[in-house]
Amino acid sequence: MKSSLSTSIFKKRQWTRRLQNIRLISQATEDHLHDHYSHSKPILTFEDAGLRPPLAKAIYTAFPNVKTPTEIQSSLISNVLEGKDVILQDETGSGKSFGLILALLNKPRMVFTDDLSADRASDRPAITSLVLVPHRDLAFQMLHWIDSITQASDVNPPSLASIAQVLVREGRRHISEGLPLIRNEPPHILIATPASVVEILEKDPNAFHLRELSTVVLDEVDYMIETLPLNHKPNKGHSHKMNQLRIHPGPARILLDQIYGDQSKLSAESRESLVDAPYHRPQLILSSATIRRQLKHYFFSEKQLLNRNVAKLRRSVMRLHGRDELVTDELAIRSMISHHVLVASEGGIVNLPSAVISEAKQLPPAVEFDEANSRPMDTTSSPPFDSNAASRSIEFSMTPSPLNQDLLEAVAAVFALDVPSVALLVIPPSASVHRAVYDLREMGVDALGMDLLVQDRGRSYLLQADKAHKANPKLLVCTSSSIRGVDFPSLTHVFILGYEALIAKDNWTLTLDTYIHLCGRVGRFKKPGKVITVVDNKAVPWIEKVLHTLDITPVQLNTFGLL
Ligand SMILES: Nc1ncnc2c1ncn2[C@@H]1O[C@H](COP(=O)(O)OP(=O)(O)OP(=O)(O)O)[C@@H](O)[C@H]1O
Repeated sequence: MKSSLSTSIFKKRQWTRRLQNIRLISQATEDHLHDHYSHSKPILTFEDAGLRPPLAKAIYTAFPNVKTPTEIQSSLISNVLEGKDVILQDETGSGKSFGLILALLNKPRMVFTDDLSADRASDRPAITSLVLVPHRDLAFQMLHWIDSITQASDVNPPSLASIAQVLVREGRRHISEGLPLIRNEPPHILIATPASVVEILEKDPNAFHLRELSTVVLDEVDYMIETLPLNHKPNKGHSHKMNQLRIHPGPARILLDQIYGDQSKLSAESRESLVDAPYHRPQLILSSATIRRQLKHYFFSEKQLLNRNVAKLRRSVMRLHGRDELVTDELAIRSMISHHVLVASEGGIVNLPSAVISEAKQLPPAVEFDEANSRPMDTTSSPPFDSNAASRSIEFSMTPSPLNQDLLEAVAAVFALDVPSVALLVIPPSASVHRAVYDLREMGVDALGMDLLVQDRGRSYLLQADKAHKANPKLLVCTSSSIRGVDFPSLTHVFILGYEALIAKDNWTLTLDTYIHLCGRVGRFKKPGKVITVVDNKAVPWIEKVLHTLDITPVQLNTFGLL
């Protein structure tokens, strides 16, 4: 790679040395790649989109269902490999995160040296891409995808740790436990929650160098960067929330400020003086199904982190506000998902009065655990051992449950009659997953707290099993804060427990987005699914307003004579 350096690259090195006392070696590969896929050939395969053939081959082997990239994945991959900033917005389950990971795997590895005259022995691989995600389960899901692709690579696959590592808060374990590995063997891709990166860098600013990053991805960006609606009529509540955001900007904002500096503070002159500098600011990629105007305002105007050269990739987008264009009306949330609301009380369970009668959607057949997928993952940390389970059970057996038992019983009844393989139950963020699992097990439901590091609590469902057999149905319990972006291909049902599971930070738009994302765990990649919200009588007007605002018609659930 070194021998192919062009004169311009050499100049860049000189600049680099002067400005940063480090030498960027792998830029040559990026320039070569740019030539490779700036051709006008129609993009039909991952190779056409710019992926190296060995990587594409490993993808086909690891994911037999993945044969060609979707149109948006093709342009995503080309734009990422061209080094462009990207805003990616497409509906839930359309393959955004998956496409992103493929593009990042293909990026050339950043290699630096602190001594320009030294030979290659002093080359130091650096973290090329930092992928920020809102919670640990999404981080481990991405790691799992990368692990599967790595294992499917030809002879002598590289170690997973050299390709990707995860930095997250790990229950009772401290996040710094993973640091020595990151320091000694920096991964090509670091997947992390913003809070864990901020915490680590506060403790040790040299843990890794943000300035050496080539790419920064914020997946589920709107969840990590809270914004308030624009043109909001000023009132006390709104001003209070604005102040709160100023005082507590949140770890993602803090981290972006650290990585990019506050570009809006640069004067035009100081910008001019930077024009010739070879230091590239890291390419910035934002992705979500729900990117609202106020978030774009934050990146374009308030922080000036993006400008008009950004590649805006949009496809199926819900109308989130008046001026937003609906790019297509074939949204999975309306065409592939049926929405049900059950009102549960001591007197029984009834459908929402406004629900219409409709043909049940044909659900895919049940699947069993994917044995091939049960190989332990080589992660930087092992799953937390839950030694408190027994004592918790004793405690729960002696205390009344704070959870509404009528709602839980409705979930248990529908689960028993309608779920073929695996379903998800989303409980309010303030509720205890352990307690919900305990209560449901007392009702005879095979409920488990979702944890993507544990085989039967989520990991088995990360890849689609090939065989279609009826398995012992499982109900995975989680809160809305740990479900964004999670992908279980065999999932058919999402249960939402009470309207409290939807309310997000007392922010109506966030609440609507929460419903969109919870629903989006099914109806993925053209597979049908059901979303069943179970509420008490008081919450009926409220859930009707949510569905009405999203232009969703609730459908009666009456296939099994329960109601
Ligand atoms: N080109 C493809 N062909 C077939 N399946 C694909 C393709 N790309 C992705 N998938 C599958 O689609 C599923 C959804 O992918 P992914 O989680 O990336 O969607 P997403 O758009 O990021 O969803 P969300 O908005 O909920 O985060 C995954 O199971 C993935 O394996």
